[in-house]
Amino acid sequence: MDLIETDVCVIGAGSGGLSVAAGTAQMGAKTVLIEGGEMGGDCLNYGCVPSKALIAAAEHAHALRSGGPYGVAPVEPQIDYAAAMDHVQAAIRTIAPVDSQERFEGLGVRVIRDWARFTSPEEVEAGGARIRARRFVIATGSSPMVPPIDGLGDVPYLTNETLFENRERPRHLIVIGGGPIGCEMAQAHRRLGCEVTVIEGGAALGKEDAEAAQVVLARMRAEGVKVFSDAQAEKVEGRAGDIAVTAGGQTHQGSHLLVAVGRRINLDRLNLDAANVAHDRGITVDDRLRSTTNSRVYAVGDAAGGMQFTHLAGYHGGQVVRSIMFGLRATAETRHIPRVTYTAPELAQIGPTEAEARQVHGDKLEVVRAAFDENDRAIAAGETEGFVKVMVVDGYPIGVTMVGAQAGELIGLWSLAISQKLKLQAISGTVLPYPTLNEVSKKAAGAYFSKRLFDNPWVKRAGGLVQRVLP
Ligand SMILES: Cc1cc2nc3c(=O)[nH]c(=O)nc-3n(C[C@H](O)[C@H](O)[C@H](O)COP(=O)(O)OP(=O)(O)OC[C@H]3O[C@@H](n4cnc5c(N)ncnc54)[C@H](O)[C@@H]3O)c2cc1C
Ligand SMILES: NC(=O)c1ccc[n+]([C@@H]2O[C@H](COP(=O)([O-])OP(=O)(O)OC[C@H]3O[C@@H](n4cnc5c(N)ncnc54)[C@H](O)[C@@H]3O)[C@@H](O)[C@H]2O)c1
Repeated sequence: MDLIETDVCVIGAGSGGLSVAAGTAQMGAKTVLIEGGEMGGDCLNYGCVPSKALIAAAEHAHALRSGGPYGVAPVEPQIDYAAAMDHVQAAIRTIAPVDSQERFEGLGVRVIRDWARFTSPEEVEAGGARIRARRFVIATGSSPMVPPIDGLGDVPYLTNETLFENRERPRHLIVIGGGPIGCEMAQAHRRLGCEVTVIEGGAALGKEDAEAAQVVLARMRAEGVKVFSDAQAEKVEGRAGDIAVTAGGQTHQGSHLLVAVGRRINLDRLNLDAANVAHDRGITVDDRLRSTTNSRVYAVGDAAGGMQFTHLAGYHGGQVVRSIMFGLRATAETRHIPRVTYTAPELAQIGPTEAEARQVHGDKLEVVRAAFDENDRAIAAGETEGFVKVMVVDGYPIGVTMVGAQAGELIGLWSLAISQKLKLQAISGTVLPYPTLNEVSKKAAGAYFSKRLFDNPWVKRAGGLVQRVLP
């Protein structure tokens, strides 16, 4: 068996692993990248890209049905589900070269296409070779969790790994799990003409600000998605095309089943005991993403056991590259990491929700807000659902909840403010073009100052005095 000696060995070629490999190789470190499945990982092949492409198809269908208020006669669109999936696959194919083996080999990375397993704290085996590295980066991501629901093993079901290969439009899609995957795919399928039932064991979008989640859920229901909360799926029966799910004392009938109940971190194949790498839900890491038990090992992205987002995996990658290449103490923070659920309306969050911030900051917390129905562009576009709520401590925004049209784009302004530790004044003092949805953020920031300025008798008195002395 060949022995490859290298500076860095990255396991997993998804968002996190690719960021590390591109960084270390281009900065001169000998880098080996091992991928057992598809280059690009979950995001490209089974996650963000296909789900957002399907959502785009669904938006087109929805637009055709909803022109009435604008004087455009609504029509029921003819949906070619297989063609919508062709669009999904075309989006993947278009992006794939950026994540490809060829591109990474062009950057000087040695790519091995196999599943890696540790044989000792400093060696893994893959592709018929032993790879000994100064640093390992575990970037193995996660897979759909299959819950222990009675009968689930005996019926055909979809997960995010198979959904986008399905070319037959579900007559009635039952979705178990009302998290981001469940809600995004439920609404997209409803818009593509399917009946859809979501079965959620707790609260749908339960990790989000409850008030914002309600805005999304109300819209989903108005569009015809049936959402059942506090309905833990207990039993699944049936066969292809005829599925029954029992949850919360009710039985729901459908033609197809999507299981979206969370993720399991991909650690099984790694033989972590041989590497002396402690793990729980993910790899046990310190604030620099370093294994607490084997200092040559880092973990990034989903494998690090925290939040699960592509941009977080990319950020982790950047921090680990700084640490490996320059020995910098690059910690991985979460206070400035945004997340977006791409339902309509979109729900975006950065930092703590109001309830979370209240627990930490108590009376020091001030919450300012503005509504989309006060924003001229939203009114002009007829998209007035939603609000922005900003959690402020000592004049600094520490958290933002935004639900409304394009909230995922609009939250970027707050990502900048929070990551750069800007005061609220930076937003209220920025001149934004009129009319734009972004002005909703400026309005919320302005609310913080307007009550200090305009509701303050001392300011009024001083203003009056100054007027009397000025020429
Ligand atoms: C349906 C869906 C929609 C999503 N939408 C979004 C979104 O809109 N925005 C967002 O930010 N996030 C989204 N996510 C989450 C996002 O996809 C993940 O957080 C991200 O892909 C994590 O990147 P990663 O590099 O940690 O892991 P992954 O992308 O999962 O990559 C890990 C790679 O490691 C490989 N691997 C595993 N074990 C081994 C081994 N032993 N040896 C070699 N290779 C191995 C796997 O084959 C895989 O290719 C979505 C997820 C899903 C499922
Ligand atoms: N837009 C995005 O950024 C985006 C989109 C999709 C997924 N993701 C990532 O992928 C991760 C996984 O998403 P997810 O939606 O699968 O997981 P999730 O953990 O966020 O939600 C799963 C839901 O399933 C419910 N559930 C679990 N078992 C159940 C049962 N037996 N019956 C009924 N309900 C049950 C849970 O209560 C929970 O609400 C997310 O946390 C997120 O990080 C991100």
